[in-house]
Amino acid sequence: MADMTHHKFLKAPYTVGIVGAAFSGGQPRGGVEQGPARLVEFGLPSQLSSLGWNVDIDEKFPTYEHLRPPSDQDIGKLKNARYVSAVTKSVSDSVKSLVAKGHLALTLGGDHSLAMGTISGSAAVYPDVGVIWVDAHADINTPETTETGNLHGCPVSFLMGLPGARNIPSFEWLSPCLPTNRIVYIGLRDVDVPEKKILKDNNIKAFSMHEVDKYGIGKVVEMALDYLGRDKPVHLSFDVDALDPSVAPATGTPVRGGLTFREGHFICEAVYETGNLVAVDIMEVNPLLGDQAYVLQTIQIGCSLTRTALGETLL
Ligand SMILES: NC(=[NH2+])NCCC[C@H](N)C(=O)O
Ligand SMILES: [Mn+2]
Ligand SMILES: [Mn+2]
Repeated sequence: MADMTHHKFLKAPYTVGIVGAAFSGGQPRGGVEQGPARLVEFGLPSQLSSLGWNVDIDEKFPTYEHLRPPSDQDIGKLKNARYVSAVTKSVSDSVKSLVAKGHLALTLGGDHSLAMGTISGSAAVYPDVGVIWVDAHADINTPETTETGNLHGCPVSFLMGLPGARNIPSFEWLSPCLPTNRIVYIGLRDVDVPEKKILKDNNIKAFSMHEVDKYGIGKVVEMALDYLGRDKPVHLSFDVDALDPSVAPATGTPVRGGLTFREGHFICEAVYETGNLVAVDIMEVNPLLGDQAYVLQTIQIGCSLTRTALGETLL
């Protein structure tokens, strides 16, 4: 059983609300929309109940098909912008209402464009929420800097309202809600050139794999949590491609040189221990990429990262 009594921002009976975000419109590869169903089939909800959580889940996941616009012409370079906007708005409302009730909002992706919804949802309740963004990528391209036009590479700039990522047509609902000093990255190793400039110009805190190697994961997570403040609510946004592809292969944009199995889980353990968690995202599990064994391995890791972030311990 997880120790629940230390939660500072959740209300008893401790409840995790699962948002199954079956959505792939932020990037081109099909399959990532099947991530949530596969994590649930694998037994995630009952695993979380065993940890002592009251689990609130709508078993029939919204497919979001009803939100797909009849046509979705590129807006500048951006692909599927109207669809991404409609879905992330819906996710934002779901996360906001869970967090407002004192529930932990667990969003299962789906691609990482969904973080526009999850983080705007938690920030609507807690404007000082600190985000721990675990990823190989910075996902901070703007509509001007993106090379791919894939919105899963852009959520952070939209959340921050960076120049070039404000007042984007069809994203009128999303107002800037994430100050540049309320996020810390861990695991970066594939950052586009314009993204590097954005990180530098805005003084954004980032621990790349270089810092993980240099200081060790224990020190990196300690520095990250100190930076965000030990008394502030925390939103953990975990892209499974932060892990090395040998650990989590079934994902759309794998990059070698990533976090080990233990490093990934250590982050989750340390974040749980703060007692400050309000929301967790597990993103970019794509069950259609790679052979069966690779897919199963990735789904298992999606589940174990989630359990760990929700209080499973080794002892
Ligand atoms: N959530 C992800 N896996 N993002 C990958 C982004 C890759 C690249 N930087 C892009 O803008 O398209
Ligand atoms: Mn990534
Ligand atoms: Mn990502």
